Amino acid sequence: MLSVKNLQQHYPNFDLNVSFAVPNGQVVGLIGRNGAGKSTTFRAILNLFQPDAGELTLFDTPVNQLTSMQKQLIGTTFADSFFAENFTIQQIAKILNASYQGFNTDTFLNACRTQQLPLNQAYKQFSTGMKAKLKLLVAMSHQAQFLLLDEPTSGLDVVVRQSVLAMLQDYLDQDSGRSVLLSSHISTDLETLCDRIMVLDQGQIRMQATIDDIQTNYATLKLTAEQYDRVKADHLLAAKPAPFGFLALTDQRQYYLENYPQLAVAPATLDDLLVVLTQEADA
Ligand SMILES: Nc1ncnc2c1ncn2[C@@H]1O[C@H](COP(=O)(O)OP(=O)(O)OP(=O)(O)O)[C@@H](O)[C@H]1O
Repeated sequence: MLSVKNLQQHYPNFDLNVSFAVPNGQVVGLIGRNGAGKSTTFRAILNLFQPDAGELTLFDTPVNQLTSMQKQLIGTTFADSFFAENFTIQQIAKILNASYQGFNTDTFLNACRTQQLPLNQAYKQFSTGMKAKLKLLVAMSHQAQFLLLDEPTSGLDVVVRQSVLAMLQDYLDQDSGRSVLLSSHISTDLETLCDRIMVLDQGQIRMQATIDDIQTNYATLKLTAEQYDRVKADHLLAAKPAPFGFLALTDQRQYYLENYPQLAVAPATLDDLLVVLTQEADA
């Protein structure tokens, strides 16, 4: 579906250099701290600027050569400014109907009603949760095969978040060929939704793995300085100083359980991955 090879963008204090793919039918989650390069990556995929280097293809076509038919198959929640602030859902539906062949007004308005979104109220009067729901409903309103979702659950309370995630899961369940690339700071969202996770840090992908692999094989190790010296040459991916010595990450949990039964080895969460794999420099 999407292939990103050697995407590079250089800013005065920032260098992006990433390669990854989103296969057909897969949901890939991008996690990273503020300033990691998520938006720059997304903007390049949407061909919103010309990167310094890189081969980016979507639907087997370079992203700067997508036909208008292919562009119709992309749904996105990207972009801070959405529709004009005074627009109502009824007005937005008219625009979508004129813009997208795959759009169905009745289905869209019904989905908005189901989510209890007011059809005749100006968008600017919507709460954060209402805006997030509407953005996602719009992204899913025209039978897109590829969804690019930038922080779709950012700023939402837990109930709205679950409702937004359920909407997305329904959409994916309707067609097994649909693919998603999404970014999030909220690791539980990614655990429930994603097939694969990438950790982006300071413009580099520090790791990528399937959720299954992470849940089965990844682990954190709480090590004293002396223990760290003893095991650091083995299968550690990274380690960070911690009050007790070092917090280390491995993708060989079983190895440590079998060979070092005295060590504190625990399954790694996505938050652990972020903590251990990202650099200290604050954004
Ligand atoms: N047009 C630009 N000119 C100079 N620097 C830029 C430009 N756009 C982005 N940057 C820098 O590139 C880095 C990555 O920014 P980007 O917006 O991609 O990060 P992000 O991961 O999306 O962050 P956030 O989660 O905070 O939105 C930042 O250091 C940012 O200051």
